[in-house]
Amino acid sequence: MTLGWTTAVLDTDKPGGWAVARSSEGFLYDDNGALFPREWLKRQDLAILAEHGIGHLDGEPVYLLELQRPDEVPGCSWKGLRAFMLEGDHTLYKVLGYAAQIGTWAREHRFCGNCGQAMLQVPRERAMYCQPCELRSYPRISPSMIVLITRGDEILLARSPRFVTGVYSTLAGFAEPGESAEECLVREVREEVQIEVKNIEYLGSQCWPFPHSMMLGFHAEYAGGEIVCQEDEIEDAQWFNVHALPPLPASRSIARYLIDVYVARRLGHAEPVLPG
Ligand SMILES: NC(=O)c1ccc[n+]([C@@H]2O[C@H](COP(=O)([O-])OP(=O)(O)OC[C@H]3O[C@@H](n4cnc5c(N)ncnc54)[C@H](O)[C@@H]3O)[C@@H](O)[C@H]2O)c1
Ligand SMILES: [Mg+2]
Ligand SMILES: [Zn+2]
Repeated sequence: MTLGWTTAVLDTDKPGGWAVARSSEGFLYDDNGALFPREWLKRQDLAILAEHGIGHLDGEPVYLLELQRPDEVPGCSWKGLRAFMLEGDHTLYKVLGYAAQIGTWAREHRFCGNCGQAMLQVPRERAMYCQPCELRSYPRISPSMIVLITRGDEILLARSPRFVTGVYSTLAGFAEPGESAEECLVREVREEVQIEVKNIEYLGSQCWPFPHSMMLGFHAEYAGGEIVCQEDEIEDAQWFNVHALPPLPASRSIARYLIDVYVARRLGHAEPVLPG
């Protein structure tokens, strides 16, 4: 038996195992968490849009019930994925993050983008298939660059109008077709703050299932320019001394990891570990 969480495409015709239920309100949970005995969950009065076999947790099969609406189940409530990321057990968050991405992708690929016909789930493969035009659609993953820019003891952090009040974070942005990770990083930094960077160093990656980003994390050094914030996207950007940092992003985010690694290196402390 493999301990921990591994993804797999499971046959939904087989009975048993665990199940999670997802709706527009997030995941169903009770005092025992968000995993329910699957046969019990399917006996509840739920409007099931689709079922997906998504993997194994400690060797036990796990399924996703994708619901049409947030139905009421006695003794249970609904909670968004972000709350599971912020508070809960990390392995459970990984299961739910994967479930959310599969559920969103399957829901958004019920019809072929080429001919408009209904698509079918391919058995034993994570793909939706259109018979008339033989198109296969795979889960969508959006590569995004995220970078901490530094200048000696100072780090560049910015605020988007979408952030929690007071919080400053690293710069980030989605890759466009035709560019490398490094080209994307240089373009995003220019667009958002009009700064030039050098000595780009890759530090690690993180799945960010909101809704389907793959974060590629970098450190870069300041090379020139004055901060000019991009209208609408960046509310404020500043150089902060590592000894006087503002409120920072959640501890499980790669943004926080990039900041913590640099601060640790600068102050000679032990380096943190990047949460997957
Ligand atoms: N895990 C972390 O620590 C962390 C920190 C910061 C940002 N992020 C994530 O990084 C991603 C990118 O950051 P951003 O919001 O600053 O991006 P961005 O700077 O590229 O700007 C966002 C804009 O990009 C466009 N867009 C939306 N989805 C897109 C897609 N899939 N492909 C291309 N363009 C798209 C929209 O116009 C949107 O307003 C987001 O998913 C964000 O949540 C994660
Ligand atoms: Mg951005
Ligand atoms: Zn088609």
